[in-house]
Amino acid sequence: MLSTLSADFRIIFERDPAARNWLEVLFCYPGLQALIFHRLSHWLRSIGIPFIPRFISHIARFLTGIEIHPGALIGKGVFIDHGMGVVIGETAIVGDYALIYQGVTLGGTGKESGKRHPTLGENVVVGAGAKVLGNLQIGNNVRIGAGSVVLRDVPSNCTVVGIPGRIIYRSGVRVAPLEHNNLPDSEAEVIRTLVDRIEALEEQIQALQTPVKTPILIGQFIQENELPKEHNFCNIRDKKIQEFFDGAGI
Ligand SMILES: CC(=O)SCCNC(=O)CCNC(=O)[C@H](O)C(C)(C)COP(=O)(O)OP(=O)(O)OC[C@H]1O[C@@H](n2cnc3c(N)ncnc32)[C@H](O)[C@@H]1OP(=O)(O)O
Ligand SMILES: N[C@@H](CO)C(=O)O
Repeated sequence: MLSTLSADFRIIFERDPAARNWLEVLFCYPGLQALIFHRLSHWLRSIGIPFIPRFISHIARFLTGIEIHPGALIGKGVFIDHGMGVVIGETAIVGDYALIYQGVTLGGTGKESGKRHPTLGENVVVGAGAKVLGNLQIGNNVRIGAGSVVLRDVPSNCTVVGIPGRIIYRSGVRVAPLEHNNLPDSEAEVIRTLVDRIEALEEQIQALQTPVKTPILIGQFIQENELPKEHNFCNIRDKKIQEFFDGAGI
């Protein structure tokens, strides 16, 4: 337990530019104080002590504004910054080196029993006021935006924002957020594709009809000009012939 508390203490200097010295961190960081109380209440609960763990958690909430149920599993090096209004439910699991800001709820939806609170992987950041609700799996290195409400599992290395929470970065690559006023119309897409196809086929049919027309016109030309049937057109350099075929669009 001592090594865990030591990690909880040391991480504050890494994570908080406002942390100046050990005296300040020890006496002015409610997140650290709440974790000290929680480590004790969680241990007492694990050895089967009734009531006292809940009471310690209640006192800690009174002193720090942070409510952590004694049943919650909190990894080492977790930093709850500012802390006021943080609520962590009984079956929540928080991985090592999570950073949790004020107003965060790791809660239930009110519809589940048993394991009903989220599981956070390692190195997760949960922004101020964010709510993570339900028996969800939040992967390692996930960042949850301030004010978000997360209701679904989030894979590792993602950033989630909004209500409901949507992934905007996956492994550092931007994923366009869904615009509800601009959703794709798949039926219209299919119809547009079919219309394009019909137009292309009509053009091909048109092109195929042209050679069929040519012998008919040649026959017509022979008749109109009273030429002998065996006439060799390839040798004719007559302007009249050119005009006739131009007029026929050939
Ligand atoms: C006293 C104190 O200081 S307490 C500390 C409080 N601080 C926090 O809680 C920090 C929480 N961090 C955040 O919310 C951050 O914005 C993060 C981690 C979600 C995202 O950070 P970045 O990866 O740098 O994302 P970036 O700033 O590029 O934003 C990407 C997009 O998400 C949007 N976005 C960022 N944060 C949020 C949010 N909380 N809610 C909704 N949209 C958001 C941005 O507007 C931007 O949208 P656009 O590209 O369409 O303009
Ligand atoms: N403690 C953090 C967030 O408020 C900072 O000072 O940046």
